[in-house]
Amino acid sequence: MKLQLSYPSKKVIKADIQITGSKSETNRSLLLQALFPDITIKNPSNSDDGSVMGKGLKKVSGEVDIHHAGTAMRFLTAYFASQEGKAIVLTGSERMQERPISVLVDALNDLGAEITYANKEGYPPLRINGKKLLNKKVALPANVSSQYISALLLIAPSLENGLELELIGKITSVPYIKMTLALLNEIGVITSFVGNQIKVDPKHEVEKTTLVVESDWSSASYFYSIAALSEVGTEIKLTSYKKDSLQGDSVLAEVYRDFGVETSFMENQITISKTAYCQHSKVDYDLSNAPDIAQTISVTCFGLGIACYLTGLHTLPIKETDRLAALKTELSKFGAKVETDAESLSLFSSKNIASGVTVDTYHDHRMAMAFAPLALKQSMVINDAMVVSKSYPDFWKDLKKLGLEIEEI
Ligand SMILES: O=C(O)C1=C[C@@H](OP(=O)(O)O)[C@@H](O)[C@H](O)C1
Ligand SMILES: C=C(OP(=O)(O)O)C(=O)O
Repeated sequence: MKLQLSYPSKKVIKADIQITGSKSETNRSLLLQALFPDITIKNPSNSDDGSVMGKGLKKVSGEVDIHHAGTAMRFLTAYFASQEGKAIVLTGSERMQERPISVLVDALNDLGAEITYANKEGYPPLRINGKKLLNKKVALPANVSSQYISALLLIAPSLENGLELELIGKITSVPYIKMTLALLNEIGVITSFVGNQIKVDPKHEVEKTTLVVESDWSSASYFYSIAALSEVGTEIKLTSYKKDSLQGDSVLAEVYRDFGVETSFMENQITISKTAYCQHSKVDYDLSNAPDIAQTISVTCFGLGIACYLTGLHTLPIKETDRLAALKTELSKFGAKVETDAESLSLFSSKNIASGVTVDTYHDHRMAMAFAPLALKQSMVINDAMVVSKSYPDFWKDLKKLGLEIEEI
């Protein structure tokens, strides 16, 4: 589906938006619930990724297809590997079959698992024969994706001897690892994370616990971008958020202050307000702890006409698409000058935003959502717009509430 976006009214925005739970927290909680049925989950994500995870966990044999969901692919690999008697072929979309998984497969096989590649060495689909994993210690590279580490940690309490991980190299996306440990702690599992060593104690029963999922901060990023590109006076209220978030993307509140956007926390709601026009001509951020907001921030900077230098982007080439390449191509269509290398993006300042652009989305929800706020400055078309359902199915409906005109063409 192609959508034409425009913003004819140019008014100050006032809106109230309810976003569902973080997909990262949801997919972790679902796996923990499968291991420990006394867990109840509140405010789960309504995303496609959450739904494939929930469905996948119920299978005991045959094929499980997780489509584009990275967390589901990695978390279910660990789950099925540790489930004695379950025989599964775990597969995903064409793109998922290009996203590497050998770091996780090697670690699990070292722990005693029986996983083989059904097709191409190092990539899904995987043949998994569930077994009791008795080994306790494993070392694995930590600079490719934190999801491999979270996958191992999530099954750790259910292993007879617990788990001791040694992380090799620079640890990437650290807040996601801490989120996993915090959820384990919430259900009473004892963990420690010191230097490059993580330990998780075994736990064979969990008392009745309700995990309340905070709403998704990565989804909130698009409203931060809209606020930044709007007039002073804009106020967007988002529910349900909290100050002491487990999500690393909550750093948005700090980052967007640079663009004149303030955040206030009241009970379970945040208000994001455009209080001043951006005074910077260039910003730089290391996003190795928050890779999913790189697209949002680069488009915001382009819309504001300011330069940015983003580093820590080494994981972007193996996400839903090669996000560094996709950003460069799509921003350039609007007239931006962008340079990228293996781990950074430089955007040069430019005041003109080309009209009549059609944004390609490359099966990447964040390409569609990150570019949409630019409609406040210039009308555009978004190709394959329903790609947003991977993390935020209600995105276009919510955007209409802000006064954007969205038409199917
Ligand atoms: O653990 C998670 O829930 C996630 C970890 C991050 O991946 P990497 O660790 O591969 O950067 C992030 O990009 C992804 O959207 C969700
Ligand atoms: C990278 C993402 O997801 P995943 O790796 O779980 O597919 C994302 O949602 O931006």
